[in-house]
Amino acid sequence: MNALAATSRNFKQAAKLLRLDSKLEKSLLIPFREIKVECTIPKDDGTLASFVGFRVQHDNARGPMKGGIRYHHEVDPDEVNALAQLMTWKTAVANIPYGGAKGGIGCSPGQLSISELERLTRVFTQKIHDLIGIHTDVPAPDMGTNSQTMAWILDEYSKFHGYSPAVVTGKPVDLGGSLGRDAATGRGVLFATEALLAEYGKSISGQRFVIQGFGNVGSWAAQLISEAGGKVIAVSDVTGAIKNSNGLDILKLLKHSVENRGIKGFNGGDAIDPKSLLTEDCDVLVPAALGGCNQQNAHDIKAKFIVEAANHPTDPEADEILAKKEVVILPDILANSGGVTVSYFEWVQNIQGFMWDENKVNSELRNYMINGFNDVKEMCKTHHCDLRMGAFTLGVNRVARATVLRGWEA
Ligand SMILES: NC(=O)C1=CN([C@@H]2O[C@H](COP(=O)(O)OP(=O)(O)OC[C@H]3O[C@@H](n4cnc5c(N)ncnc54)[C@H](O)[C@@H]3O)[C@@H](O)[C@H]2O)C=CC1
Ligand SMILES: O=C(O)CCC(=O)C(=O)O
Repeated sequence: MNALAATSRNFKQAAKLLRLDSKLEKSLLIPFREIKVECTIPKDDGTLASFVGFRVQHDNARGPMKGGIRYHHEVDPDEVNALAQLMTWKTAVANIPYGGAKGGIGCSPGQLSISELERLTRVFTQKIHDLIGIHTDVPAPDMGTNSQTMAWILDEYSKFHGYSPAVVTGKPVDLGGSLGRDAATGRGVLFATEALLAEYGKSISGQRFVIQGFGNVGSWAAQLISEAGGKVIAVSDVTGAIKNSNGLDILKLLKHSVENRGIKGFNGGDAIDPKSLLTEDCDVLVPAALGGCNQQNAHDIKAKFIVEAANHPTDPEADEILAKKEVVILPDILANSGGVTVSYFEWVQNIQGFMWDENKVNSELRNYMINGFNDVKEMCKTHHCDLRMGAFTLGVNRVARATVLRGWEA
């Protein structure tokens, strides 16, 4: 099942539990606007290269649409649609005043030079600048993009609309970015995992973690989990996978990864087959890359908890198998909502023209993550469902209420 079919299936299950009016259900599912643009740039060698860019604006009932921009060779319209829809439910679960959107360009960022990436980002921005904005749609980083990408979008957008730092979040701090945004998704994963484990009388300390993906989200999650006393025993990225049953030295791994553009060759553990990473014996599995948990490997997953730092890492077929095995899954729209939550703080700071210190950012983030977790738990009690359906019913219900309050008519 592709990402859009899976996300829509979860939405429909939530709509059923909420006994949503069928016309409202249909209207909530259909995206507000789908944008597809051709981005042609001169490459460094003088030849031309063409890429397709997407921005799907899913829903704006609760506020400006919000979501990252992904640069990856597998970006396709269905995937961007699914991710945009997930953003709508995620911002509602986090209870921040936004709707949902997502963008992407089908490209391999590792094979483009910095100046090619800059040209591509500027052309993409030129094509969509009229359709994004501080109070309409606010992009941010996702896989394959970072604060530099946001700086180029800010600069290009500002040529058309005047200096507008709040048009993107996840910017460099020197351009109005928020302290703590870089670490925010990983830190949110830490707070959500603490809350989840506490329900089972456990804490981070002493638990064995396996983390798939060592980019922004995976590396910050690894660092913070390890600082909190968790033992990160295996990590993978696109270059390979590494294991040390006594716990990897995450700071050394991070240094190696920066210097070598990947974790391959790290001498503080044994290289393992990346395909076996998800089925390693551990307490908590943290997918923080692309998809991963599927029908083929779900039977062999040994973790007791899965914390979805990535978006949509678990296929619905795997969900069912894992539920039968009593594996507890903390769903993406709750687990990784720390990133967009601090993006919200950044937007607020830009609009107020007042910068928060990092302690304030992190302590507010903790409040939002704990509130989100507790609100999801309440929905689980009300609807006798698992955490994924608890999160979906919470998000969908908030968006449905806002839609009706604004005067929705069939
Ligand atoms: N950056 C953010 O603030 C947020 C990101 N996410 C999600 O978290 C996930 C990771 O995003 P970022 O860390 O920002 O991306 P990133 O581009 O910084 O890092 C991605 C990491 O995944 C690794 N990777 C790629 N393919 C892999 C594979 N097949 N097996 C193992 N590792 C692989 C890469 O080598 C890299 O280490 C994505 O699903 C993204 O949508 C969710 C919420 C916010
Ligand atoms: O920070 C943001 O606005 C969005 C981050 C994102 O793309 C996500 O949560 O999946």
